[in-house]
Amino acid sequence: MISVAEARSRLLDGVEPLEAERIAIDRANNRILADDLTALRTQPPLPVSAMDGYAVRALDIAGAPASLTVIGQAAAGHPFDGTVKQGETVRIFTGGVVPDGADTILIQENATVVDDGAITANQSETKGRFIRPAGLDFSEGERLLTAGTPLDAGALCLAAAANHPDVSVVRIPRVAILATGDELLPPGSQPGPGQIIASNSYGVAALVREAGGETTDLGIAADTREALSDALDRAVAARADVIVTLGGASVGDHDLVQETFVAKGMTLDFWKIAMRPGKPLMLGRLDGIQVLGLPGNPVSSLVCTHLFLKPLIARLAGRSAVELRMSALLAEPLPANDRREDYLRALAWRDGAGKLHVRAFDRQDSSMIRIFAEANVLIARPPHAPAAVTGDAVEVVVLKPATI
Ligand SMILES: Nc1nc2c(c(=O)[nH]1)N[C@H]1C(S)=C(S)[C@@H](COP(=O)(O)OP(=O)(O)OC[C@H]3O[C@@H](n4cnc5c(N)ncnc54)[C@H](O)[C@@H]3O)O[C@H]1N2
Ligand code: MOO
Repeated sequence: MISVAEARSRLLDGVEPLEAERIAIDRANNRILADDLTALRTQPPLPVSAMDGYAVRALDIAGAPASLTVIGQAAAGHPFDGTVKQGETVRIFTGGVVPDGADTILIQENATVVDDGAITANQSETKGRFIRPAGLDFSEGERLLTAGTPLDAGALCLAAAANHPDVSVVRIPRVAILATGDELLPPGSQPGPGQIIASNSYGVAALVREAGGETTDLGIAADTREALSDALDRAVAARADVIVTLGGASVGDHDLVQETFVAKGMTLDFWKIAMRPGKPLMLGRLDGIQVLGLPGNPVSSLVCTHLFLKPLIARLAGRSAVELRMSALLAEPLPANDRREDYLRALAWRDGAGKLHVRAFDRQDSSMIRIFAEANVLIARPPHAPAAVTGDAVEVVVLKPATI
């Protein structure tokens, strides 16, 4: 059995983001930029007013009160086509281009309209006040966003302002998920004796999507070579980047996944790791597709998804690591660990001083979905960790960041 660290590096080392594709920016929310994005224009393109008021020459109103003649107006999108000379002003609105000759904006609160063609400036103003110079935000040719940036609200707004109708983003990894086992039926079925409901696919798919992937549900394959072989063909036909199998990974007579896939050309990288839960984890490759065989026990499959599948999807999607680890103080002692790295379902909480405490659930059976659903962290126990007492610091993998 190899260590968790070795298994993770065999899975992740050398994995690069998938190729780029161009998509319209209105579909690009949460996607990852594949190439640096450069400004195609300057913003603002010319000096503009930041306020509603009057475009003036600062010198003209230095001895306010001062009378000025209004010679025209400049609204956003409608520049004034002329020059402001001594004693003149142009009515201007926020976003309007500052006319030639003017160097300052007098806000309308500080002016009195005398009649249609004249105002009184009631106070002086520093030269340049309320003018946004050309290029205040960015200039044509500047690099605005670097490859790898997630396209959030600010980034999308910036890309649009820089005049990009579409953007180059990393393709979303496609993950095909196959449940295996004669005992399994989809939710909503009437199970017969010994039958149970296939649940793992739903949790695994949710985590894949959280990590930036999209999923194809290949359904449930019976424990036969034919069914497994057919499912593998369908995964390949769906052009999956990653195939995830659930169950059939152990040593029982009905655990046929590995054997069937190898017979169809899969190269086995590893099978079995020193981890609890998750011992029978398998990694293989078939025509450039990563094949990850997760154990059937629901908690094992979800823990393996957190530790292996999510980081793989994040790499392929060009996203930075999604795993959050921190230190917490034990609220109850833990026994010494054996040679398998242990991931204990646990609840963590903060005390009044902000310190994080954690308590492992008493029952750690890897079939217990209900306890996994309640847990907000996993306590990571290294192989051969000695017994730990209350107050000892342990490392936790955060499952529900919003609860910590
Ligand atoms: N003799 C040994 N037996 C087992 C070993 C071992 O080393 N020697 N390892 C145990 C460990 S650890 C695990 S984990 C399990 C994993 O075995 P498989 O991956 O082959 O899983 P299955 O046998 O197919 O299923 C295990 C369990 O989980 C249920 N299951 C399977 N798929 C689903 C699903 N999609 N949704 C819900 N539940 C599922 C299945 O009914 C079984 O109860 O092997 C141990 N045995
Ligand atoms: O490794 Mo199994 O996943 O312990 O239950």
